[in-house]
Amino acid sequence: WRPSPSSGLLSPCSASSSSTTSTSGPSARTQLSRWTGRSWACSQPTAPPRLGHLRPRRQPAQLPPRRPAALGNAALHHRRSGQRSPRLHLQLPQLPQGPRVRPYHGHFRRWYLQRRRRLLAPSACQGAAAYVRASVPSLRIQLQPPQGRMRPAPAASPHRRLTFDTTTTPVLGVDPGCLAVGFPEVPFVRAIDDAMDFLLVRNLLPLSWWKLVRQLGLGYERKMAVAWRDIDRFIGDTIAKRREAVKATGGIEDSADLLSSYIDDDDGDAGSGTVVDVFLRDTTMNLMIAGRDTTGSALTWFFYLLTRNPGVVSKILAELDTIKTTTTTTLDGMVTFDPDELGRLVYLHAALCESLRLYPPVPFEHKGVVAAEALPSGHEVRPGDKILVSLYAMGRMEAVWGMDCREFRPERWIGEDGKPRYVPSYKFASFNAGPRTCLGKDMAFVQLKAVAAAVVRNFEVEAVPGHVVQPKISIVLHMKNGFTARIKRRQVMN
Ligand code: HEM
Repeated sequence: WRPSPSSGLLSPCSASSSSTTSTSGPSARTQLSRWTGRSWACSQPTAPPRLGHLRPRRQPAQLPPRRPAALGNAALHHRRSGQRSPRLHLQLPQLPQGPRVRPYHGHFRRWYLQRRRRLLAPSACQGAAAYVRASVPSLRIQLQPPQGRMRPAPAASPHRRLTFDTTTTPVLGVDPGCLAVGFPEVPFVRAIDDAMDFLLVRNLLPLSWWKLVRQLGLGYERKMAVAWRDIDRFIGDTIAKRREAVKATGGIEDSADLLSSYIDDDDGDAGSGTVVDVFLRDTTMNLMIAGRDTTGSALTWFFYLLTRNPGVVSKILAELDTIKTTTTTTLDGMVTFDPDELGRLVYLHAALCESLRLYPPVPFEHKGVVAAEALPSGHEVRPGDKILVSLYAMGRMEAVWGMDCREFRPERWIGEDGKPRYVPSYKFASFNAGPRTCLGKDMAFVQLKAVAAAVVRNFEVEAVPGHVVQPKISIVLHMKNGFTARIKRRQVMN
């Protein structure tokens, strides 16, 4: 399927008609209907899409795609009368709004503090960048084949492991060691993976059904309880250790992990009771879930796109060559870059944005309506309605991105003056827009650039012919069959 040039609606096209640079993958509409079940809203302009037996019982709210600002309407509206749907609260009980922290009266204030404080501080990004830089030699051990031969490797796996380590370290101050030689199974990671899978199962079942199964403690709900117990234990122990450390040193340094900084804030006003610990647990879990898979997914799709667009790789290498003076070469020849210098690279930034546009790690936004209201776009919504905005679809619409919307073309992000082109967040919505914008966007870009630059400069990545790459039905846009690639050390003439 591809968006029709005249209407912006999706129409069928043969897979073989795609050009070498255009992207593959199912249509936005097909993917949306698979993901959303009965209740949905879409960003198509006129007639509701044909969803067959999944057709909703009543007309859903629709957002006209020709005006990306419509997303802004929904996002701002969300501040007044919408929120994450109650069902989503139950599915994602670790989020700060969830029932697990509801008894804590001050949590909204703390949520506000969380937004403003350390996550946005440059020290948080620097901590993440330093960790990524230090991890590059581990990537070599995992990716480099013996005797320089190319070997197939499930590229998504190193990305997810790397981003788990690079998220856990700045958030909890603990290196879980996922990238250690041999890719060991880490129980805490296993528990989070299980919990995320079970959350998706809940999403697919009727509300009453999974609540009953939870009450009876059967099947996956029993496993879910075990997963949460393991997660709680690990984070509880970490909180206790950090609390001791903060007490012993009488304060924290600028470069401290986020958990220590929250403890430092809390001890100043709220003490260290159980409720505060619950808040700390839920807040740090929120950050781990929000940061890990999104960045891992972004990297996997980015390298997949690079394998299909060698011209882009050459341009990234040429740009990396311009910062030779601040690069470091390790004893075994691995080149790493200064994160500050990487932050200045326009083409690398553009290539990452382009990849995030085509493959947004969070493929759809889900809002619940709590009060009847007319959206600024004229659409009336009622309590209980759900608004789903497909970010995946928005990134592939001619009406929004032009005729070449399915092409991977980083140049669209660069102005004629060679500087980054301004693109409003209501158009490029991969990090959401409005009051619930991603808090980790800067940190994500620092991590993405550090990994992308290190891998592109040190390795050649080639897709294994015949391996089918498809998005997987999930809360995060993973690859259904993973991404199997051949990897070898890059020989660069100096
Ligand atoms: C490429 C990487 C990332 C992408 C595409 C991304 C995308 C998003 C999106 C779409 C949302 C809105 C979710 C919703 O409200 O339904 C969000 C929220 C959030 N993200 Fe990210 N994210 C990324 C990385 C990170 C990282 C590294 C962190 C921090 C470690 C982070 C922290 C958060 C937090 C705390 C929220 C909740 C904000 C709020 O509700 O106030 N994200 N992100």
